[in-house]
Amino acid sequence: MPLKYELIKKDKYTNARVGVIHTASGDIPTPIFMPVGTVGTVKTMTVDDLKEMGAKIILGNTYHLYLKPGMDIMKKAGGLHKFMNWDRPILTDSGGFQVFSLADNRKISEDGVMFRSHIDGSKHFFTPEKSIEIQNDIHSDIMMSFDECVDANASYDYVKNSMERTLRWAKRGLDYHKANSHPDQSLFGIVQGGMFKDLREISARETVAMDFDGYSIGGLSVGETKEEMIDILNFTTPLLPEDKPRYNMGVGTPDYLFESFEAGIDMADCVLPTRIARNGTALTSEGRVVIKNATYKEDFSPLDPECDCYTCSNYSRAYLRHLVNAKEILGARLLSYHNLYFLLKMCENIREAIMNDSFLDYKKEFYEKYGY
Ligand SMILES: O=c1[nH]cnc2cc3nc(NCc4cccs4)[nH]c3cc12
Repeated sequence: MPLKYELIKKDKYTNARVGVIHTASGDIPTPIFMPVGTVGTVKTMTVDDLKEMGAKIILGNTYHLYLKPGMDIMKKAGGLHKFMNWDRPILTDSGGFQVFSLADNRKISEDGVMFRSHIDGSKHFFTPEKSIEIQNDIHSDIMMSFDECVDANASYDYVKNSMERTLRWAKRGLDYHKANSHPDQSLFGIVQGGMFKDLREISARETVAMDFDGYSIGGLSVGETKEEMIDILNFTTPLLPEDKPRYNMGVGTPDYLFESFEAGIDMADCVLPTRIARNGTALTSEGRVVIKNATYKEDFSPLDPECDCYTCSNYSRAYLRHLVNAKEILGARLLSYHNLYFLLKMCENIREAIMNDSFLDYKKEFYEKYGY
């Protein structure tokens, strides 16, 4: 059976809501942050680390997995869950975004996108059907439709034509999914339309009319201002059905997560926590800590005084600074663990706040302490 969304509680003062997404691979409490495991690993984390920190679902990227290790190995492994020994839900992006943001000299047509691998320059052709086929080989629990994510300053005409093609691609992918995917696999439609509300409304209405298992808001967190993101988010989210999950793609920083959940979004993902960890930056209850700063040279206190994660319970800022300065892999690992834990714990606190009709109080308290 495809996923079922169970709405549990709506916040009294905002559009925020608590729910559970029931999937064949397990239940997902929402609102939820989804760690990104691009090529079948959330960088430096074992699956036990992920379970210990409370990760309920992780992402895999169709584009990356298709190129390496490739679908031959993926199929022989019996899919990504078995390959990486992760027995909880996996959501996969459809490859469209990565083709446009990573591949070389890509050529877009009505049928699909021709591109060259950013790894070895080999030539490939993705279509909406091919994208679903690859996500089936991965055994993805929640699949994304093949779409074009246009950048924030694309012209109205380009966005209109692209959005209309993305709708045609969505229908093709849905038809292929109905005929070829396993009944336990779910498929989301992706709403595009750039920064233009009339195009967003058409995209939302036409995508919802195709009756997907859930809906993503695409084309955001691609360089637009925070005000633009919030404006489009608050306009688009209410156009999506209440009884299905809503996913804001590529989000993000704590404030973007708060704004998304306040608008009624249930799911979000971003490479941010592990990416900034590898550069020596931590998210803490008192804001970002750039651990390389000399300030922390003799600071033997925990990274985040309010965090009970493995990193904060066992190591000091001085030690973490030493590891990062010495370019020790353990530094990246301990900061990645903490950053992911921080966002997952924040989501748990948000769920609790919504249950008590105190989402806005928690947001205010978090923002003041974080320094927003
Ligand atoms: O419209 C989209 N369609 C399918 N995948 C996406 C992923 C996305 N990720 C971001 N932002 C986060 C980023 C990650 C790396 C560069 S930007 N925005 C995104 C938009 C889309």
